[in-house]
Amino acid sequence: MSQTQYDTLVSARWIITVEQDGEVLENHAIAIKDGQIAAIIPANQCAAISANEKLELGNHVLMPGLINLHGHSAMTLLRGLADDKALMDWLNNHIWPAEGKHVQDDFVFDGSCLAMAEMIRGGTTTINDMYFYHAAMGRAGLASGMRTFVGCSILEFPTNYASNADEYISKGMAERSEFLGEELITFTLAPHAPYTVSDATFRKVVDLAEREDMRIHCHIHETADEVNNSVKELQQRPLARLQQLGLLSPRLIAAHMVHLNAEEIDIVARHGVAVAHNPASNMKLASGIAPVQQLLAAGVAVGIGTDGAASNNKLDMMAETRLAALLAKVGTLDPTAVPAATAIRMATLNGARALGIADKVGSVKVGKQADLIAIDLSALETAPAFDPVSHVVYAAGREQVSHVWVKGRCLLNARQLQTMDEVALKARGEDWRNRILAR
Ligand SMILES: CSC[C@H]1O[C@@H](n2cnc3c(O)ncnc32)[C@H](O)[C@@H]1O
Ligand SMILES: [Zn+2]
Repeated sequence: MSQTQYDTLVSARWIITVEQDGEVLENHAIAIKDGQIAAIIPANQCAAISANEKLELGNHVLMPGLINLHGHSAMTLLRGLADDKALMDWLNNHIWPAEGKHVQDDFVFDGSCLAMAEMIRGGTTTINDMYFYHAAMGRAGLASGMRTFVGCSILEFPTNYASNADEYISKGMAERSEFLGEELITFTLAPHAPYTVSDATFRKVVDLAEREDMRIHCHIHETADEVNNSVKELQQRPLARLQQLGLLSPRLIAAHMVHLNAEEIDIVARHGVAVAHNPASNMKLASGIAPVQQLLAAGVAVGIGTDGAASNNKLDMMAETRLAALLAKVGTLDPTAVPAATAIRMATLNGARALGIADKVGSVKVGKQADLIAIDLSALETAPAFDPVSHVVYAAGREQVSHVWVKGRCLLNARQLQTMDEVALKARGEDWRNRILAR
């Protein structure tokens, strides 16, 4: 019988599978063929295996790629423009005026490329985004090789991109049609928030999502003001309104969900809504602490996101995963809340569940696509290594991510970007800085 010829065989001291919480395989290799995890093999059997490329990584962890469940990639170009503000001051008085001056197709392409390079260097393989000029975002996704969920933004008010909700929808859907054959690019519908989208538009979004089988991505219950204003103006909390409008379903990825009572947590769980937790953005905008432990206990798929670089100001999923574990402990005064293995599951498999791709990615399992990362734990900062699960969450940093693969394609090799030109990206960022300062 002829022996299988694998494309890549990568061995490491540890594999965190995420198949079961905390499961670690020691001294194993992952064999990749045609973009898939074809086999998981004990390292002592690797000599007999045929592969086009054999990579022996030593003191590294191999694990599923990180899934950034909520972002606005192009906002890298607005990083640091307005810090230390509350959400509505930040949006109304700083970010929306800046977006009105600068956001066009080329802004979105350049900002998204910069974001994707940063995310790849930090071990992120999938981004669930929402912004404007979606074809530019899709092109950035293709250029980077990342698995990209492009959210078609929908608001009632005009921006450079569109003048009313119907136009946002029709332009977004037209841009989506350019990418229908691209396996790594998926469009979602992204009504911005309950305070910027009307009932009629939410109803259209629900119908369209069902007809086209699309995910819905929306900021919900981000601040106490959002909830209180809705009660004042509509005599209803936003989540109750969205429930009435038919928005609550497994299609929905609700970003933030900071201010929830016990009844709302139950409703979210019963409707199968997924939640994107954004610890750094919630802390920086002083939005609050999301009830992550309670949501997880209710069975909700809680993933982790960075939000945009203008409110974070990093796109660092390893830092975000650490913050998710730490903030849960502060929020509940319970040191056992969100242990390291749970935080890793949130950043990987839960994100995949939220996006409806857990059959394809999110854990190291034969038959899944090879969206994988390697983290080098041989640094002084991670010595000694008793438990790789603990180190990945609490001790290692994104600078220790050495390799990244999406569907078996290497996007980062020994910290070198393979699909993007780091020098050119920095130069484009600097061009934008000069343009923004000049306007
Ligand atoms: C329509 S999606 C893009 C839109 O959202 C704005 N935005 C970025 N971060 C947040 C946030 O945390 N809450 C609400 N809105 C946010 C962004 O600036 C774009 O205008
Ligand atoms: Zn956001």
